Amino acid sequence: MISAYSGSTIRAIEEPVVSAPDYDGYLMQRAALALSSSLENYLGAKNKVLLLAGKGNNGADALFAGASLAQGGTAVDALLTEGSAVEHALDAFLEAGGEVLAGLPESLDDYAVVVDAILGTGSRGGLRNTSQQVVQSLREIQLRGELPAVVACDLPSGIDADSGEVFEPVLRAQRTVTFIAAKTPFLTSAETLCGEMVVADLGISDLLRETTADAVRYCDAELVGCLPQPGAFDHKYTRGVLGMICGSEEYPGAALMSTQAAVHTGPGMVRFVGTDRLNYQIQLNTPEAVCSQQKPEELHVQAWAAGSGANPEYRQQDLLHAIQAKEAAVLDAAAVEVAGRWVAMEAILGSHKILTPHAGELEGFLQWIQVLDAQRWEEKMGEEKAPSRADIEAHPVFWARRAAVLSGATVLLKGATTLIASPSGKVISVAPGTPWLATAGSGDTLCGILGALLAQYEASLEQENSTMPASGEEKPELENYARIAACAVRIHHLAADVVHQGGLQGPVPPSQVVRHIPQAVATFLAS
Ligand SMILES: NC(=O)C1=CN([C@@H]2O[C@H](COP(=O)(O)OP(=O)(O)OC[C@H]3O[C@@H](n4cnc5c(N)ncnc54)[C@H](OP(=O)(O)O)[C@@H]3O)[C@@H](O)[C@H]2O)[C@@H](O)CC1
Ligand SMILES: [K+]
Repeated sequence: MISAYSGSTIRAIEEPVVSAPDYDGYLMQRAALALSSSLENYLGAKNKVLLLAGKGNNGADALFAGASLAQGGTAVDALLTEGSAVEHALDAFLEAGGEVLAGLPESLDDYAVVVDAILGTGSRGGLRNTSQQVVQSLREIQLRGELPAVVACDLPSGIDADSGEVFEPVLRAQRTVTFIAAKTPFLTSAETLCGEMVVADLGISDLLRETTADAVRYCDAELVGCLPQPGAFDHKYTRGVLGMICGSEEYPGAALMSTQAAVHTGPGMVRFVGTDRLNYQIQLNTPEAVCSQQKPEELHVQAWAAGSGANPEYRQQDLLHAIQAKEAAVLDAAAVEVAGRWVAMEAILGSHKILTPHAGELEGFLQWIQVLDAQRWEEKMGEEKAPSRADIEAHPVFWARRAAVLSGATVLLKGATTLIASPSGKVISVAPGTPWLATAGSGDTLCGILGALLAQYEASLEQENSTMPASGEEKPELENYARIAACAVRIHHLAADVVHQGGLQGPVPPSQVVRHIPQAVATFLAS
């Protein structure tokens, strides 16, 4: 498991250490050592390093690392992007034979690696002045593919260490050497700018023992335990029955994709509730699904998957059923909006209801609550205004967590990095899948996979312990629903990886991805 903490949390942990009367600067020396050892991996025929050093301690780390490399015979140049540097670090650098440049060199061909040490945990907002100009020029060179490898010191400069907000220009790093612990941006979509993460704990990460992480990431082996697997005496009703309220005559594709994804994820049965025409198409496409035109309340299911491609005008009542019923539910697309209005008027959803918005849909969801239930909003959010889509994208961990706490639901916020917040406040991050997955239909596929896992989980709870509280009452393990959502995202990504099995990247149309879900589930279960 990776645990990530905000830059402010790390600073608060460091503070008593560095302000102790007998502190001798050992943390920075350890940081510099970790950075210089990492840089050595890039040296070979080219034995020259360019440091971009800011005026704070982030720059000082790099100057000390540069001093150590220079002592070992590497040519090290430093550009002081703000025109100054921490004095004793600069002295050590110059004494070791490092050179300070007056401006960006004409050619970067001789450098093996560029070190981005302009800003670390002390940054506020985007780069300013000359630092911004330097990074802008280098970013243009990087976009042309002509920049040497970039190693970021602590985190790439221009990314907010608390939220992961990205203030362009930011140099894309091949590697980030980070100190004490992973910072929050490593578990948000900003991670795509950080490259490989190397954590140097500087010997004080124990101080974080009592501190709750801002977000965590599990490996598959840590997640797989929450998924039930069929036993010899199981039958279709004990394996989980999923009810689906997805698609519409305008968007039949959403129904076809989500239903096939659900069937391929292995529940006991998928009941699809649609119109005559939609049901006919489902039967042709996925004969395993059991179609019906009954009202959702007449059907016995363990979980619902609702909203993908559904028309909220015609299916309002059906969607409301999935939202209000005691059964667990994935609430996607149209169901997120209906859920927003319902939460604003009525009550708390419960962690067994999993909302799956992207940032724009979460904006709408939160606006309904702020407008219709101003009192609850004020109680939980104080002065905070309802966020725009851009605010949510800039502070995704914060807003996913707030939405879960406000609504009582589990919230799966889609993005390059998916974040899943439990109403307990815990946030799980799932590493990005292939960027080729960002196409229409991907959300429908995920909705089907997650619905099927939920139905299986609910059925297993019924089997395991018939004395357990009925669905809808307080669940024994609030956070299990967030873990199950994380499993669904992983299975989705693994299915796309099967399409890419030859090793080459290329399109992964959802109708191909759904076919590979059985193999992805098997791979996941074997982890
Ligand atoms: N504490 C420790 O002992 C340890 C710390 N360690 C290292 O120190 C780093 C934190 O160092 P730090 O606190 O000096 O902050 P840092 O990130 O270098 O930047 C602050 C400077 O930048 C400036 N500045 C701010 N925003 C800006 C902007 N947008 N654009 C331009 N400039 C901006 C700001 O100036 P000001 O705004 O105040 O004028 C200030 O001068 C941490 O990430 C890790 O690498 C490790 O060695 C382990 C031990
Ligand atoms: K940096």
